[in-house]
Amino acid sequence: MLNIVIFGAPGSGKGTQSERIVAKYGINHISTGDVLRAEIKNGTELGKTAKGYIDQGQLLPDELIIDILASTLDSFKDSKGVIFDGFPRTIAQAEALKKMLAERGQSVNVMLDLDVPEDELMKRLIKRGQESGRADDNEETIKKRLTVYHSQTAPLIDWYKNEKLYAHIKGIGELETITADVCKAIDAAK
Ligand SMILES: Nc1ncnc2c1ncn2[C@@H]1O[C@H](COP(=O)(O)OP(=O)(O)O)[C@@H](O)[C@H]1O
Ligand SMILES: [Mg+2]
Repeated sequence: MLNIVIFGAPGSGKGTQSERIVAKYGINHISTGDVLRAEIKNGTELGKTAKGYIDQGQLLPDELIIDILASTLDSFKDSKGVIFDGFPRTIAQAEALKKMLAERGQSVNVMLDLDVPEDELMKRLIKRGQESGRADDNEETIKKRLTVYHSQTAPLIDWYKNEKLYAHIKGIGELETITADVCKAIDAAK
């Protein structure tokens, strides 16, 4: 089993690198953001709840997102492993993930921290907002998301360092170089 946490601020390239990891290692991908956007698109109750938080640039309550994660995990059959993208985003979520995997006789192999300077994040997200029309990629909401990232999510860096699972990845430069660094860190953790 290969369980990877792909971590980083909004706009750090988690989704892009996840696609490449999935292609190379044949593991499943869970993007909590993608799951929530699908719920919104389908107009479900969960989607309605999620929209309220996402439009404000806030995180969903831990219990809610942990439940979603557990059921997605259970839906994978004969899985070779999972890349967790957009989860965990709080210490409570990291603790829940550890417990959830332990109950299945598994653990996280590595946490990849895609490190990107703030001005570059801003540029990428504004561009994504213009191109894809993602509702939370507007300047005001991006600023809120970055604040939430610093206060609630960035503490996970020390949490994973303490677990000896942390790998720093320079998240700017050529896409191919970043992917090569990502794969090197994964292969070292296998
Ligand atoms: N693990 C999570 N905990 C709480 N809220 C989440 C989580 N994952 C996604 N969300 C909600 O969905 C939004 C979009 O998530 P995502 O697409 O992962 O953003 P990005 O890729 O820009 O970091 C977040 O701003 C948040 O409101
Ligand atoms: Mg993403």
